[in-house]
Amino acid sequence: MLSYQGIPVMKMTKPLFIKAEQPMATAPPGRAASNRRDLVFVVNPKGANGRTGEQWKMLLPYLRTRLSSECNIYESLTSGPTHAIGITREAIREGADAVIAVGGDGTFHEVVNGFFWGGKAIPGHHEKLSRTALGLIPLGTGSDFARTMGWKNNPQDAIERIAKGVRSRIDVGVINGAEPHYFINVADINLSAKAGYYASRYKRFGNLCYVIGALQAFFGHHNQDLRIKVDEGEWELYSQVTALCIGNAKYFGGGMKITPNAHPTSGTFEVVTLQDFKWYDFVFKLYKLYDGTHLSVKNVSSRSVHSIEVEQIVNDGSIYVQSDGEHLGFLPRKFCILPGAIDVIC
Ligand SMILES: Nc1ncnc2c1ncn2[C@@H]1O[C@H](COP(=O)(O)OP(=O)(O)OP(=O)(O)O)[C@@H](O)[C@H]1O
Repeated sequence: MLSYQGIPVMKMTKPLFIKAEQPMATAPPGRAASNRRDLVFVVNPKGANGRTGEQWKMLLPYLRTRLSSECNIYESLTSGPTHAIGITREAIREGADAVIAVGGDGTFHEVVNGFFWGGKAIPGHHEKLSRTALGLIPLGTGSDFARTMGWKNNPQDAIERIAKGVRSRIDVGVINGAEPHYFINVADINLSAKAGYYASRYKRFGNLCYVIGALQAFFGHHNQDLRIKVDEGEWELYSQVTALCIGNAKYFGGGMKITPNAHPTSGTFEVVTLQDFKWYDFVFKLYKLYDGTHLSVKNVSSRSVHSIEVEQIVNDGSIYVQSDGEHLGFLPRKFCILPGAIDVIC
């Protein structure tokens, strides 16, 4: 049995991929005889309150028309949380040319985690010359990664990118723990992570869930003194931290440009820290967080790092950590960049 964040993950049994077309695709990925590309689409039918599943059904005929002359198309619908990780791992081992997440940032995050196993990138199929690429058809609520990449929230554009198949190497963040955990957008600590934890309970309200989550997190919130170690240097004290955000990409929370200088091809994280913020600071400065102009605000700092360790001064295990909007537990944690870890279809 595999596990993910301590949660058991079902080992896939075949058939894993269902052919979404087509007269020419007769073998599963890894055993296709021609130089046609094997594309595995990992679809969260429940994403965006079920809209992802509906939109996928409508998109499939267009996708077949556009891609099936050059590609074998396989689809795999997720049955629940973490399923996308197992599907991705199996697809890479079977030699898929690309695994394409169809859904929101949560599904994308799981597919990214599926590129790794036991702290290492999963080796692809020995017959394949190039490694499996990561793709995205953004059909979820948030689409934060797509924003960083400058992609429109338009599935036809995504299919064009997949058809062209241009690849770029991107960085991935890794968080230590009993089992390493990977992120592609932003990992964050304290108030924002707590807000994300609550927001996940209100997904049925769409983007409004972030507002409800933030309000709930504010009740009983305390800024915290934290200790941080950057790039294996000396420990430093950061007093009264409201939120500490580690960006591989620019956006979190459905469009908040929290780490505006981050880019997943930079080889570094941007760490943005908000200190000693009161509730009214958010009322007056929230728009700056959305448009990415908050770095000039008092008590906001930014630095570029390769790794960062974060601890509480008095460790009572109460400081929330999340990555790509998924609750990940509590401090302490260490975050490191893995430069160029994945090829993305861009
Ligand atoms: N079949 C399923 N049923 C219920 N939940 C699922 C299923 N498949 C995947 N999930 C979970 O749904 C979560 C959210 O999915 P996804 O990101 O695609 O949609 P979303 O509603 O747009 O959310 P986001 O805010 O992350 O964009 C994922 O993190 C995943 O764990």
